[in-house]
Amino acid sequence: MASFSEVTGSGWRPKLVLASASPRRLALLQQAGIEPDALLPADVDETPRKSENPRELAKRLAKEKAEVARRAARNGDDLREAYILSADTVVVAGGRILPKAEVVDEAAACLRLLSGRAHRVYTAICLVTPKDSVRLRMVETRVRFKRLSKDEFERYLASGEWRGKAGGYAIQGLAGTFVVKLVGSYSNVVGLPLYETVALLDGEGYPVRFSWLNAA
Ligand SMILES: Cc1cn([C@H]2C[C@H](O)[C@@H](COP(=O)(O)OP(=O)(O)OP(=O)(O)O)O2)c(=O)[nH]c1=O
Repeated sequence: MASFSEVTGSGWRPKLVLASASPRRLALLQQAGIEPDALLPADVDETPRKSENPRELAKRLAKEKAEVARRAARNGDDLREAYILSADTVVVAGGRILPKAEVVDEAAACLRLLSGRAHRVYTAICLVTPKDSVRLRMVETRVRFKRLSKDEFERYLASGEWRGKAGGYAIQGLAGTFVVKLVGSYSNVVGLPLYETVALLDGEGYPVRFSWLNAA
């Protein structure tokens, strides 16, 4: 690991891998002024285990994604000492873990459970440090949707915005108009809680603020 003066003096900084295929996660990280050096998406089986609760599921999957990316990164020379960041988002409504909607029937079932009530969104973030310490954080946001009219329901399904999204909606799109109340982190719902991600990176020695300076 480089010293503080090496980081400031030469412009050198440790590398960062985002273990994700989600364009939203990349955009959120960039919004925080942080540009990952590599994207290493990790394809893991996201099926919940029997009697696994949503928090445990999100944490396990974030950790598995980071571990897959860590193995790939440590194999080459370039990313051997990189930080690895991953996340997993789980939506829970009516005591049920909602699927990541891939087909319209799944999205319709999700919307029925979300309409007119509150639900919870959990995102776990996992950071593997250059010394291979594994750090996990869990963030919870509560969201209340309006009661959806038949028209809203059908138009939303026709929009296709639900595809590949946990809980069958994307708050950053049309479904933003369904939100009556949100308690907690908005970016957490989109897939990467900004405050907690920056705090975690910062706390583990990743030079978050130097990314801003370098970008200027
Ligand atoms: C609830 C919600 C989820 N989502 C997205 C965030 C995540 O991309 C996705 C949840 O699925 P995840 O399995 O957490 O992530 P992913 O498979 O899309 O990407 P990765 O490669 O990082 O594993 O749903 C939104 O974009 N908006 C929302 O409002």
